Amino acid sequence: MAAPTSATWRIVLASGNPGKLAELSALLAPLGCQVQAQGEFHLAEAEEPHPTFIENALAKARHASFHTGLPALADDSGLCVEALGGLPGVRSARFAPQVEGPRAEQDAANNRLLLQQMEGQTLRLARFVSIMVALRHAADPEPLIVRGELIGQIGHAAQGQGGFGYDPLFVLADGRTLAQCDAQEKNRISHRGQALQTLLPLLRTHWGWMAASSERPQGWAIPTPTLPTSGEGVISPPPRRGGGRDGDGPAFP
Ligand SMILES: O=P(O)(O)OP(=O)(O)OP(=O)(O)OC[C@H]1O[C@@H](n2cnc3c(O)ncnc32)[C@H](O)[C@@H]1O
Ligand SMILES: [Mg+2]
Repeated sequence: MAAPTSATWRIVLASGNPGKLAELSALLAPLGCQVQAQGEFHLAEAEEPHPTFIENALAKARHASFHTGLPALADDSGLCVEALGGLPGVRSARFAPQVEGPRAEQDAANNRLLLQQMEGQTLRLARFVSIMVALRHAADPEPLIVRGELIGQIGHAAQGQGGFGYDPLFVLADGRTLAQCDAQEKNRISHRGQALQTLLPLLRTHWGWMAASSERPQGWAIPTPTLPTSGEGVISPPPRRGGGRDGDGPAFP
């Protein structure tokens, strides 16, 4: 049977956030797979009721995979501010009371509330966190789960036009905000970029997906796991006893 080519791989992005979708599509481009946003399938957004990023990311990926029948990738992310005990955290998208209208207005309201809560704070340390989950199908018992983070400071006023969400308030070590970086630079350093750089090799080793060599950016290396073939450390399957099938539990003599 012919080996699958990258063109035969499809993945649905379990997000309704256009900023995230643009970043994820660019980050996945080296794989050469077909990337589709859940909106193309007219999917309603998944509920995100959980107190942790990982549970929400799983819920989003499972929802998208269940309704499309495709492998799915979800990111649950947020801003964790030290002086606010980790808030807005999993509530980052809905920090301020809900604003009707374009997403940018909700982002602006969230930023205003954050600035208000940070008034008088000298400790302005913050982290962007991304937990990413990839599922082969909705009942996949082995989700690939990775994380990425970016450390910075909360500024005193919004600066920059790029990115989305809290980017205009998130100040990097060089004094610029994330909204003052171009898209490529943000993807290179961001929590989402870091998570995806960890995920790409796992897609290869666990799912058999790999980038076409001509499409790999320079210096982009995929580690190949080496397993011992003889001698110490070789793991042999246990001898089969009885007629149990995989997944049926232990088979007794
Ligand atoms: O759930 P989906 O549909 O993916 O879209 P969302 O925007 O609701 O995404 P999350 O539930 O993961 O919430 C993440 C929020 O955290 C903030 N956030 C996450 N990553 C960010 C980034 O790179 N730059 C700025 N803000 C970010 C922003 O407010 C997001 O709306
Ligand atoms: Mg969300």
